[in-house]
Amino acid sequence: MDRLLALVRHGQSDWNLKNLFTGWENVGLTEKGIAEAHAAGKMLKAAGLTFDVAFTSALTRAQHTLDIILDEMALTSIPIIRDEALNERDYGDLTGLNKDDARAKWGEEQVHIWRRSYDVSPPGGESLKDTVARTLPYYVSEIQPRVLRGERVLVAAHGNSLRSIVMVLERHSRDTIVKREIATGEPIVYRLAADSTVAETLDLTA
Ligand SMILES: O=C(O)[C@@H](CO)OP(=O)(O)O
Repeated sequence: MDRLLALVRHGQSDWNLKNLFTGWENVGLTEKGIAEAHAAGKMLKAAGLTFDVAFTSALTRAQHTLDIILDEMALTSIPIIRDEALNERDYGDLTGLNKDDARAKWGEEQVHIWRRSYDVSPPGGESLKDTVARTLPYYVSEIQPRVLRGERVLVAAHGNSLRSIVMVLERHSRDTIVKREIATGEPIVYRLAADSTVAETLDLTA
């Protein structure tokens, strides 16, 4: 049985390009982000992969990325399940602020802590731990069971919501997960074992 799970972060967004804290702000993809989504679809298809169901967040940048990938793979007829549990971490009061301006105002170290610590929340927002608390239960209850019974699943989501899933699959600690960056538009593909652990991480460049 093929227990296939692919994760992909949305392509570059308008606010990624402007270096703004984005979180739950529903911004669109840039031309580069659209091109990244097309490239991801081509790469997944060229690797001979296919999917039976797809999941994404309630935010346009992830939904649009998924639509482009599925179009490239001629999979526009598979079910798509959208849920805010897969949304990006909420950056609260920092949403819309320029990250360099934030560094100038509060210092490099404080901004790094807000962006990449495990359990320190940005003001009015979610820590990575808070994001894990909503994303991981959703993965375990809605996504993992499908993979374990042989449905090939594609998830298009966000850097910090995907970290919540990658943290478990790649067996990260709270210290190592904050160093795990997830690039825009680059698929991560796992074959799971029957016990839901990772049996293999596929190299799509092979
Ligand atoms: O601003 C955001 O929402 C996120 C993802 O773009 O940024 P960061 O990688 O800094 O958490």
